[in-house]
Amino acid sequence: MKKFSQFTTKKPTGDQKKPEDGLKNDLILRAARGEETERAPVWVMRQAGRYLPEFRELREKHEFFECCRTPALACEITMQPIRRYAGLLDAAIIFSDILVIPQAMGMEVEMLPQKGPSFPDPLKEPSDVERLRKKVDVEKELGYVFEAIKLTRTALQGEVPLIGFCGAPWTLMAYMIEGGGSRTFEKAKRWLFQYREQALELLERIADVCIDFLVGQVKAGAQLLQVFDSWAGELSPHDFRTFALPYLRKIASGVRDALSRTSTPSVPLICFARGALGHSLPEVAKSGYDVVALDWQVEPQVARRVVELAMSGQAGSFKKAAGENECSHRVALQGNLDPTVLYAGHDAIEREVDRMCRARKGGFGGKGAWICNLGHGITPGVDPEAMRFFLKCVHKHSREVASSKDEE
Ligand SMILES: Cc1c2[nH]c(c1CCC(=O)O)Cc1[nH]c(c(CCC(=O)O)c1C)Cc1[nH]c(c(CCC(=O)O)c1C)Cc1[nH]c(c(C)c1CCC(=O)O)C2
Repeated sequence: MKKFSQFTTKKPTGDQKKPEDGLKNDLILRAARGEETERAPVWVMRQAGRYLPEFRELREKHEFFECCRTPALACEITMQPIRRYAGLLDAAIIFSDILVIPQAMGMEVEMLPQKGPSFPDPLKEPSDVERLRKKVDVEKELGYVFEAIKLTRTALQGEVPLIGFCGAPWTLMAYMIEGGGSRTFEKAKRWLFQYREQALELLERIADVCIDFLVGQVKAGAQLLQVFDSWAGELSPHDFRTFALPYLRKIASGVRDALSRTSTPSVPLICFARGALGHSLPEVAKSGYDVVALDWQVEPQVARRVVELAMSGQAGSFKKAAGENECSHRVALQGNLDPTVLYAGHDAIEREVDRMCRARKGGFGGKGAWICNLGHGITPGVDPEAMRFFLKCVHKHSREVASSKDEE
């Protein structure tokens, strides 16, 4: 089996450099490729968000999607946690939102204070899909994200890699039909059961936009990519494998193919299928991503074994089925502390981080291939100093575990 094929098959051309070039800290790239690291790299979903006073201050002056669409603002917000936690975060994630794809497809979305995203005119019946743009030109509709990525790469000066992202087709379709968040997802799920063919067609169309958008982000300078399937856990195992997983797979192979066709070096891909890993971790591990992100409802050591078992002896057939340019190294894990631990004070944070680090306590252990994160986004009420303490604990305890020989 060829090692790390997606990083070595194509030579960089033009001004496109290898992702490692000029980077002062490539810990997350090494962990994402399944390598052992001297400590776990760490970043946090929503690390630029409402828990930061500097973010709230900026939001008083600028509407949410104005922040997304103004590259200088998106860059500034992305940099806020990097500056505040200098030396403690191992990656930046571009400030944006998963709902920029429905907007690019022609839908209106607003961010309501206290309520979250809202679509004034959601899709009600399959005929409403006619309203969506047939062919989405991502340069035209989402070029502002690419600009923000370019600006941010300059601002970062190679301190840490920059993560790009998008929402997964099922999660985006759910928002487009529900018109916002939902407790039961009855409108979106009705489509799956009543209009199966049209639902599959819509998912396909969204996946095509995701691929173009992610490829554009890499070309603009994103050094890793994460796909957020935040509502994966709302589906039964069968429906997850019918309506979510095939599109997660399509995105991974579509992005790798498109990058290799244009001789652009590939980047590690992270899949976050929240709530679906209890039933489908082996399938997600085999779906073509370099990293599987765990929510806090999966025990890291169990996940390690399940993923290793799923990949053992399967690599050949998996590679053959999925094409040449696949993830062919040890699949890495990301996660997965319960975000509410950050409310519980220093003793609890340190104890829970230590537990997450230690294999014998069910945690990730010291053998690398682990990117530390929370199991979901950091919540608005967290004290920024609790976040700092969390990051310090991850550095300390994961380093301790990585250097101790008798841990596992
Ligand atoms: C489901 C989802 C959305 N957006 C996103 C997801 C997937 C991740 C997840 O499951 O949480 C992804 C997202 N949203 C945001 C980012 C930026 C990068 C980061 O720091 O992680 C990312 C990666 C900024 C944001 N997106 C949003 C905010 C806060 C909104 C505000 O400033 O008013 C931020 C910083 C708004 C948003 N956007 C969305 C919701 C449900 C909300 C409201 C809830 C909330 O506020 O947390 C849709």
